Amino acid sequence: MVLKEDIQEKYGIYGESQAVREIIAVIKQVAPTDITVLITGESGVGKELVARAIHGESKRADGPFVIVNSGAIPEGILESELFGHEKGAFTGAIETRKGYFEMADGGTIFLDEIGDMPIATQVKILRVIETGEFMRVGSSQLRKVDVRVIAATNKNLDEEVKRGNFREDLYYRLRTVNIYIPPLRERREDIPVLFEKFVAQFCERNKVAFAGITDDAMQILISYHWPGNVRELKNFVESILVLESGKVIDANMVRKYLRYDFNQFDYSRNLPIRYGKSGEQADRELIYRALVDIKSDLIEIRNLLGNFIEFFARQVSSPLALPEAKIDLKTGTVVENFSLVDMEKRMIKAALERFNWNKRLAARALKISERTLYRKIKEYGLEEERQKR
Ligand SMILES: Nc1ncnc2c1ncn2[C@@H]1O[C@H](COP(=O)(O)OP(=O)(O)OP(=O)(O)O)[C@@H](O)[C@H]1O
Repeated sequence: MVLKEDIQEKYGIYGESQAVREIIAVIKQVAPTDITVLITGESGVGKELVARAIHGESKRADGPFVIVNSGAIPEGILESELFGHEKGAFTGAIETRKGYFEMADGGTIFLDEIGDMPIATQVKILRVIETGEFMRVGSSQLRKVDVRVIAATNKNLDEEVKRGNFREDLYYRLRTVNIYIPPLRERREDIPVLFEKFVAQFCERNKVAFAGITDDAMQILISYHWPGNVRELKNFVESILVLESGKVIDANMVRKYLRYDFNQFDYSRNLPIRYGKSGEQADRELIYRALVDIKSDLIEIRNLLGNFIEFFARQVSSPLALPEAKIDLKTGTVVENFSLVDMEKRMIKAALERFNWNKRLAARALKISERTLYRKIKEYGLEEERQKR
């Protein structure tokens, strides 16, 4: 029998919080069965890691573990990617191709971002979960696979069902077992543990020694809101160890590398955990930190404005200039739509046009993930706009 600690080490799922302990216990319980599991939680909390552990501890461990990033696959080819297609099924289908479900036969399929799946595809997913049956695109022959489904989402599927974006029957089928992974800011006791583990991993991999971290610096890490969760903490550790190599990590360095976002920082929920400090000292630090946050926020706003100004300057003579966006200089009111959302749409469009709709390059230029770019394209209907032109 595998002990909880062994599962944590084997799959690198670190943390000592009650939440992590409970998750490990559920992994142990559900892994040997073929039950469909829904893993929920914000981006970067470790959903894929948990899915891997469930597969690894199941009787399917020697079979394939196929990851499908539903949100990153354009809607038009999603079904052929999932279920495969027959030669000639559509323009460009020059040969018969197996889909992810067939590739996962005898193993597990991990449907990440299931909340982004179009309704029409959801029906087919439900059928394959219930009966193992599906059809390749362009074929009327029913095929069968033996696949365990693990799905994940960072959306609130309850809400999506209410809005009519997600099928209720699929939702109920998926959430037979629901593993919710709380954000890192709701299990702050995991932060020092994760920090140590990531430092140890990094030092071992790169054959370097770690010079240490001050208590103040650790206190900031514990109080920070970590919008990118464990992924952000891991990236933070790697960046700081590379760029401040050999130095003791202090509070100033930490502030420099953290991505503060004032809007998401709810102080009432982010009071510092007392880490061997008096109440008065902790309060003073909180006020001090709030001031530092305001300052870094101002710097961010200044940078953002700088980016917008630079962007407009470059666009004035291009077809993407903002002909309708006007500000009444006397009153300062915006006459036409000048919202941040509108700006974002324009910037994304500009980047796509600039790179001839190569999404990888556009995402890199925008410094966002390809998946986020796909989501934004969908959200703003840019693909449809492009086709209309
Ligand atoms: N408890 C943990 N212990 C160690 N590493 C972790 C833990 N949780 C997450 N990580 C690491 O953080 C990173 C993000 O994890 P993962 O990809 O599993 O998150 P996710 O919830 O699936 O994110 P997304 O929704 O963006 O796909 C990975 O490098 C993973 O190894």
